[in-house]
Amino acid sequence: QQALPNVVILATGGTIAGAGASAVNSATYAAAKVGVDKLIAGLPELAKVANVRGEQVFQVASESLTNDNLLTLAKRVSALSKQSDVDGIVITHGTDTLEETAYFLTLTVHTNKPIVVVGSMRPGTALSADGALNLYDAVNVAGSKDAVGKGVLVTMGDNIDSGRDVSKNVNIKTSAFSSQWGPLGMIVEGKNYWFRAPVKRHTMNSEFDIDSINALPPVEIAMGYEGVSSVAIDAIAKSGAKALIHGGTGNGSVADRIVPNLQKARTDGVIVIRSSRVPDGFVIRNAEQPDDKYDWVVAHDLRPQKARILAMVALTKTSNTKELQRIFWEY
Ligand SMILES: NC(=O)CC[C@H](N)C(=O)O
Repeated sequence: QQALPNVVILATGGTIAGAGASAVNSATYAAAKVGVDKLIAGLPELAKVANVRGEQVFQVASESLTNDNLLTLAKRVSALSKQSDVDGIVITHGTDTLEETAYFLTLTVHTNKPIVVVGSMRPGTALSADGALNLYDAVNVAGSKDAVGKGVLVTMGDNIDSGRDVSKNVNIKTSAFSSQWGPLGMIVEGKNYWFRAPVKRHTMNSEFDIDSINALPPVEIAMGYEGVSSVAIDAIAKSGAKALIHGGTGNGSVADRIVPNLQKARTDGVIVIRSSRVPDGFVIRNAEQPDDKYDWVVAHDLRPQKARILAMVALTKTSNTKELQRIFWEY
């Protein structure tokens, strides 16, 4: 229909495409089973709000996605966003790593058009399945003029969150996703209600562009914990990783006995990025550890898995630690 926006759904798998043996299976089921055409056919309400077509990009559970998958998906999103017959793009995705893909697209796809990443916590076969409404919301937001220029968005549980900020904070429950800085808005009965806009650089204002990124460098994560040893850090430093994210305790603190190992990794050429295992809050430069002296970078408010995404993207352009720190403040 001419008056309706054109929205493309790129399907990648996850629980939103899952199926269980019975309606009471809310946790025991197979993810990534239902094809995108069946998902669209099962939700006739979509046709009333957008001209929708689907593409099956992958059919996997999101914990198994690879860097190559990220590149393939982002390049497809970028190509579609340049088509005049596409107004918005929805990506259906498993929820386990949805926050990472959403952030990767935020950093690398140059478009003003709405990109919405969506999943579900229960398969469509379950009682009180949440996928249908989440997908309906995603298509509505992707086709909305008022979502233009707001970057990559996530529609889960009636909220519209920023793809940069949002994380899976609860498992099992449908209230799984939230952002420490709050959602950007809500969507109710197909209408968007906005309350804030992202201030970090994204999409059109990003210095990174997926059209010129063809490989991502290896970046690994080591956790901090009481009793931590240097086993993981030493293995990562020797692995050929270009950067090591330290998911430290508290304010990104580092056990004194492993500081020399991280210093050695840095002298050997590995970028050391100090993040925190604490979900909210942020890491302050030169607090806890003398980052200037050690030539380390701090991850700002990014959790280890989000810091890894930004590090991979940033390292495609620079391995200068001053530049990397600027990038971590700005994105
Ligand atoms: N709720 C989900 O989507 C989780 C299913 C699966 N582990 C995935 O991330 O794809």
